[in-house]
Amino acid sequence: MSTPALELNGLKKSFGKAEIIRGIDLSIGQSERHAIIGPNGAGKSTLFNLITARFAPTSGTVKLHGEDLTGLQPFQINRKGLSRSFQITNIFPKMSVFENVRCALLWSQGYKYSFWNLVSRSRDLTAGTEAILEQINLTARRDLPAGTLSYAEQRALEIGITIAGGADVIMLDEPTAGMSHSETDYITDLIMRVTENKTLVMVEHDMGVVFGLADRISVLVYGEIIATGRPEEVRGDPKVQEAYLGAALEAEH
Ligand SMILES: Nc1ncnc2c1ncn2[C@@H]1O[C@H](COP(=O)(O)OP(=O)(O)OP(=O)(O)O)[C@@H](O)[C@H]1O
Repeated sequence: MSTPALELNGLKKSFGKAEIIRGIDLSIGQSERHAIIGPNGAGKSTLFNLITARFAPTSGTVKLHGEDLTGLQPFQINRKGLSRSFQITNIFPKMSVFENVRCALLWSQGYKYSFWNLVSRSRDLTAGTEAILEQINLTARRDLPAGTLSYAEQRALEIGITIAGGADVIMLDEPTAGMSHSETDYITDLIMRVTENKTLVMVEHDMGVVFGLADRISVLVYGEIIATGRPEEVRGDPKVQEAYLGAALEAEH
């Protein structure tokens, strides 16, 4: 079996006396699209922040392609090929759409500018930026200030910024939060496209998006994963129905 893209072992996190993540073991394969779902307050964002090293675990380990990430800073993990989005839009509103993506590319490559490679590098950067704009359907909007884009377009740009460095593990936190049905469909298609042959880990409340995108789903309830499996397995699991999905699917209709 090939090395998993991500592997969590015995992961725990307490805030003071409250144990929020209570021992998580999870293995996510290369090129798998994996959704983490669960009720409010289950610990999804906390788990997300543990994987991306924004929080240090109380105990347990996170491995990326078999490498233990313990002690690394978020930017170091990013350089190893794991890139995350933020729930709150993370763009520079006054800069153009093009400049936002270009900046993300520059940052991901390390800003080691020297006079001698300035010109050739700048050509590569422009081509790279244009390729990303094409992928996220924002070519026609490239010269607008990012802050003037619609909400869904800003989230698309945010996804472009997340994938800009060529990371092969992409983590998205509620990518369709606050969107209309048509915006949700638009972003779901976009995510499908930009995560082709990549590993996706996504926290998402919209069950349509989850069941449309995910190869496997983990259900987090009160800091523990109560089920992991293919969408149809998870949907049919009585434990999941009882703890979460019954209510969540009803809310969709
Ligand atoms: N920095 C923190 N300090 C103390 N408690 C925290 C902290 N971050 C989260 N918590 C607590 O951890 C629990 C889980 O929160 P978390 O945001 O991870 O849940 P969630 O599943 O993402 O919820 P939602 O679906 O509402 O976003 C909550 O009870 C929250 O109050």
